[in-house]
Amino acid sequence: MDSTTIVLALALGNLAICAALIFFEQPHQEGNVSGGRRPAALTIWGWSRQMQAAGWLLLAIGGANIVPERLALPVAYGLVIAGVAWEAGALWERAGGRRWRSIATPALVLAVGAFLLCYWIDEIGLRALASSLILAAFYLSAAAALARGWAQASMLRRFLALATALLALVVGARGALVLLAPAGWGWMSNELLRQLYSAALYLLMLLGGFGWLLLGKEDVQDQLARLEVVDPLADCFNRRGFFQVLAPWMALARRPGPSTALVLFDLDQFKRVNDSYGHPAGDVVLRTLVEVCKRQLRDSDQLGRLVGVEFAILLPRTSQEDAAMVAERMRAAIAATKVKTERAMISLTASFGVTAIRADDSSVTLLARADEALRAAKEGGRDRVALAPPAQAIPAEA
Ligand SMILES: Nc1nc2c(ncn2[C@@H]2O[C@H](COP(=O)(O)OP(=O)(O)OP(=O)(O)O)[C@@H](O)[C@H]2O)c(=O)[nH]1
Repeated sequence: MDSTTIVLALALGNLAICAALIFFEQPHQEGNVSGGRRPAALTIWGWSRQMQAAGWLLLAIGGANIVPERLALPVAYGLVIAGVAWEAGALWERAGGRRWRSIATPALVLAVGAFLLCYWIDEIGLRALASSLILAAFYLSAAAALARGWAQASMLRRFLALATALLALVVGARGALVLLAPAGWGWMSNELLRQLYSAALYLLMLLGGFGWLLLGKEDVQDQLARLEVVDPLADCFNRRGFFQVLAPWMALARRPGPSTALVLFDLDQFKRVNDSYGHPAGDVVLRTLVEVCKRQLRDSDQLGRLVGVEFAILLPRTSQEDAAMVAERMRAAIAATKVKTERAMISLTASFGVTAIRADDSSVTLLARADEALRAAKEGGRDRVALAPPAQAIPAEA
């Protein structure tokens, strides 16, 4: 393949991948389950690919002498470098690294400046050195973004990070060899090097495009898995998630050691809030009061929404008496909170039932006992904490 065909393939390939990806991700943006992170990254990524496509297209046009090459080449390389820099930026955005914006712009200005200087000094050797080293540096930065959080990363992300880093090294090696061995190195002729460089860039283009597609799919799957165990309104475990968390603590309760407590609580007369101010206002109140409760808990405590406005809290290594103190703190915090909604300031109370897991408990008996305590708190006048009765001592056999 001659060089014009290669750069044309790079240009059209970038455009095709960009278009495919925008269409693939569009429905996900509309029903966005990813908390708004992906669309911003996708926009940056889309622009980066279009910049690269424009750069490669301009290089092909310059190569075919449609536009004077001396004019086309610096602009084209500027676009390709900017495109690759923003592609790395899009990956940092996706990985949650917010600081990349303050680094990318000066790095890009420096890189384009350095390239133009090298091009001005030497149109062939130094230009090839500068372009390959700069592109390799930005691709390595993309690989670093993919490798962020390596220990928790999926196999797919690890593979993409390693492959991107490897190909970036091949791109960079071309620059190093142009400098160190301008006439080639043994059987490694300059032409072979150039072809390897083009192949690496081509693979990077494909890897980036399909990698983005697969990462998008992985993101959606992660979000769906999360939604199976998380309540999106209260931002805590849902019933299924809470029971999953509870299971190992039930098993642990059969062994000697510190006890684990369970607190059930229910917002009092919540129906009135919905009836008087509407469901959306009810949602605001619910979310705010759950936040108030979370502030009273330790990181190791687990909160779950069981049904409606009834919640459960698992307090590891906590006695029933200590859990009652925590519940009392939450009760007081809820009662002292006034929630501002569009139509009114709303205050509410909550009732609490407290118990500790016993060695012979199943999740059914545990929840039934805590629920009984909660009902006692409601029947006692609401806005209070009630403890489950102590376990009956088993009479010793005669
Ligand atoms: N806004 C809103 N309301 C909800 C949500 N989930 C449940 N509810 C409402 O919360 C109310 C719960 O009512 P109940 O627990 O039966 O009774 P209550 O009015 O809270 O009274 P007591 O529990 O006896 O103090 C119902 O009207 C539900 O429709 C929600 O996610 N958002």
